[in-house]
Amino acid sequence: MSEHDETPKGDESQNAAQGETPRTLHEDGLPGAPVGGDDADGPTSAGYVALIGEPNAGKSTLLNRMVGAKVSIVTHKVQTTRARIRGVAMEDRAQIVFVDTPGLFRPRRRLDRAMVAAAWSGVADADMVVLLVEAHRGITDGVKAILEALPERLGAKPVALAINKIDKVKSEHLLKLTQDLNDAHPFVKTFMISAERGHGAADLKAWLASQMPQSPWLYPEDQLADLPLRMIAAEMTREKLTLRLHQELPYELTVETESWQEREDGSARVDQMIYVAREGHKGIVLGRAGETIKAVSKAAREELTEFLGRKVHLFLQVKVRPNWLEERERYSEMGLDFKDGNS
Ligand SMILES: Nc1nc2c(ncn2[C@@H]2O[C@H](COP(=O)(O)OP(=O)(O)OP(=O)(O)O)[C@@H](O)[C@H]2O)c(=O)[nH]1
Repeated sequence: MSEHDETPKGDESQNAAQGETPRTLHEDGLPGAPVGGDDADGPTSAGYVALIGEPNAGKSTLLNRMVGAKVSIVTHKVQTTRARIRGVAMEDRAQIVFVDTPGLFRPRRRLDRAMVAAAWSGVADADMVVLLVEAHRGITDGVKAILEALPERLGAKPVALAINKIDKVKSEHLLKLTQDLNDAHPFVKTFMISAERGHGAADLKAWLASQMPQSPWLYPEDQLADLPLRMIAAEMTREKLTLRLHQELPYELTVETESWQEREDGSARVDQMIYVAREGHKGIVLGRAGETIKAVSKAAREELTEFLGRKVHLFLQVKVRPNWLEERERYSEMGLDFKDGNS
C-alpha cells in the first residue's frame, strides 16, 4: 500500500493536517475563525440566509445565480444536521452564507417528523429567510402548508417572498398572486424573479446583503474560491457513509473538509473530519477493524478523483463532538453565529 491510500484513523490526537491550514468549512453552520472585520475599508457584515420553498421551486438555480459557483451539483439525499452551508456570496463588504434546509416537506414517518423539526430549526437560526414560490403554480397545498407553519415555526422572524419563474406568467397574474400571498403572511419584502433568466436575482442579493448584521466575515475571502470544492468533497464522503450505514447512520453526523492542499505533482491532499455526537457512534462509523471507514474512504476518494480528474489523497478521521449545540452558543456569544429568531 502506498502512502496515499486512505488512512482511517480513529484517534483524533493524530491529526496530520493540524496546524497546516486554517479550518474554514463548517457544514453544520459553525463559523470558522473570525475574518474580515471593521478595518480601513469599512465595516463588514455577515449572516445566514435560508432559502425555503417546495421542491422544484428553483432554490438551486437562484443560489447559483447569487453565489456563482458550482455548488448546486451537491445533491442532498438526507438531512443530518440542522442546517448546512450551501454557498457563500459576497456583495461589497457583506458576506451572505446560504444554508440548506431540506426536509421541510411532507413528514411521512416519525423519523421524518424529527427531520422536519430539525429543518425548521435551521431556518429559524438564519438571519433572513426567503420563501420561493413558483409563479405559475401559485398557492399550492405545499405553499399553503408552509404559510401556515411560518408563524408557529418562526414567530415574528422576518421572511421575504420571492416569486420565481415569472417568465412563465402574465403580469396581471403576478399582481394577484403577490396580493394573495401577502394577505396570507406579512412578508417584509416581495421580489419577482426569474432565477433561470437572472431577472431580479441581483436585486434580491443586494437587498439580502443590506440585511446582514454587522459582523466579521464567517469565511475568509481567500478561501472562498475552493469552498465549493471542499463542500462537494465533504458531501461525497457523507453520501458514502449514508450508503454504507443506511439506518445505522447517526443522526447528528457532519463531515467537514478541514484542509485542502495542492501538491506539486498535481494531486490534492484532502483531510476530512467526520464529527459524531457520541462515543458509540464513532464505533459505527469506524466499523469492525476500521472496515467501514476504509470502504467509505475508498469510495469517496474514487468519486472525488473522477470528479477532479486527478489524483486525490483522502484522509478521514472520526471525532466525537458532543457539544456542538453548546459550541454554537459560544460562537453566538462572540457575535459570530446564528442569531436567534427574536434578534
Ligand atoms: N422557467 C423557469 N424555470 C426555472 C426558473 N428557475 C428555475 N427553473 C427550473 O425549475 C427546475 C427546478 O429548479 P431547481 O433550482 O432545481 O429547484 P430546487 O428548488 O432547487 O429543487 P429541489 O432541489 O428539488 O428542492 C429546473 O428545471 C430549473 O431550470 C425560472 O425562473 N424560470
